[in-house]
Amino acid sequence: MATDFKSIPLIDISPLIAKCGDPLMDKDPGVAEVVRQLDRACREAGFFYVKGHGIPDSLIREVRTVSHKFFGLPYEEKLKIKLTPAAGYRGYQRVGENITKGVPDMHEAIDFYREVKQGMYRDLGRTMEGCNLWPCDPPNMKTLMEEYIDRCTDLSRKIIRGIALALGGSPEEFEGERAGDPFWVLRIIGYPRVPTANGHGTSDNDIGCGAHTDYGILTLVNQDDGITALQVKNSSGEWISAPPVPGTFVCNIGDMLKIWSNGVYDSTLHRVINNSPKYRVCVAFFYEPNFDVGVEPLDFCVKRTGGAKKFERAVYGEHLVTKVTTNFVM
Ligand SMILES: N=C(N)NCCCC[C@H](N)C(=O)O
Ligand SMILES: O=C(O)CCC(=O)C(=O)O
Ligand SMILES: [Fe+2]
Repeated sequence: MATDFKSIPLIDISPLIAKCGDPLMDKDPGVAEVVRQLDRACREAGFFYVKGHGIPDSLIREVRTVSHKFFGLPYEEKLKIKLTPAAGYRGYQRVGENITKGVPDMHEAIDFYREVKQGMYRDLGRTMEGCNLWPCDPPNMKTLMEEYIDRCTDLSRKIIRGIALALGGSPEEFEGERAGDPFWVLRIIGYPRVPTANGHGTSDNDIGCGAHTDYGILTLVNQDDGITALQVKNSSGEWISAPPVPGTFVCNIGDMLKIWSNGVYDSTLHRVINNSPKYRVCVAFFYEPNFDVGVEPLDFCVKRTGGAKKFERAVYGEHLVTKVTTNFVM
């Protein structure tokens, strides 16, 4: 459970990035300090900013620029990569197509998933089978996003090694069978400006994305500069803003890490409201477990939380499929 936090902490993870491949990383004082900060942030908010992550700012910006270009195309053009169940729920969804807790969200988006080949996970993977739908325009989107996915995968793995230490495990805790072959999701999201009803406050259809938790292990959020729209719920029920901080990613914990950690870390509720006069782009990268892994509280986390398992075992792929098929009513 998150605490009564009032802001989201920022962590310089450069010592972790530098020492991540070192077998003695857990003995390094710089790494230890990052781990301490990660632990605190994950307990208190489930959200934190990272700087010193090593992904070039030019790439981070270019990814958003290309996304703006795509969303600026005529609707017919965007529909050429329309999301369908037959394409494994990959592709473009118009504003209002994604549903959160029964309410249509005021965003458009493109979903990309790690490829699932036919029969790869038998019945478990059927719903997600398919190849990503890349637009012809902008022509460099595929190359650029594939590079971005590689960099985000690598960065997420490094942060997760730090989080594994923060939980009191070994750096490899989330490798191998658990997340050594990580599934991933890239979600390019566009939030049209929402006219504020003359002082009537926020109504349901002003919500860019309704309150939800993320599904996997760790999310890396790359958001437009200059617009504050992402909000995170604290334990008093207040919505705390996560304004853009240039050069950083906003990171947050997903449902599978909540289970593994037996609730030591929680997947915190968050939502998006774009009240600004500008169209907002966010590119969210979701680092997820192995598709077919059964996730249950880790023994060392159960011990330190009093010995009782707080969560049932969940198969990640099943959790994802349940979410995806209820997000879209087709
Ligand atoms: N993979 C993630 N987290 N996708 C973000 C979508 C969150 C909203 C979705 N309708 C829901 O209710 O989950
Ligand atoms: O737009 C954002 O800042 C966050 C989006 C988000 O929470 C999500 O897609 O899961
Ligand atoms: Fe989210």
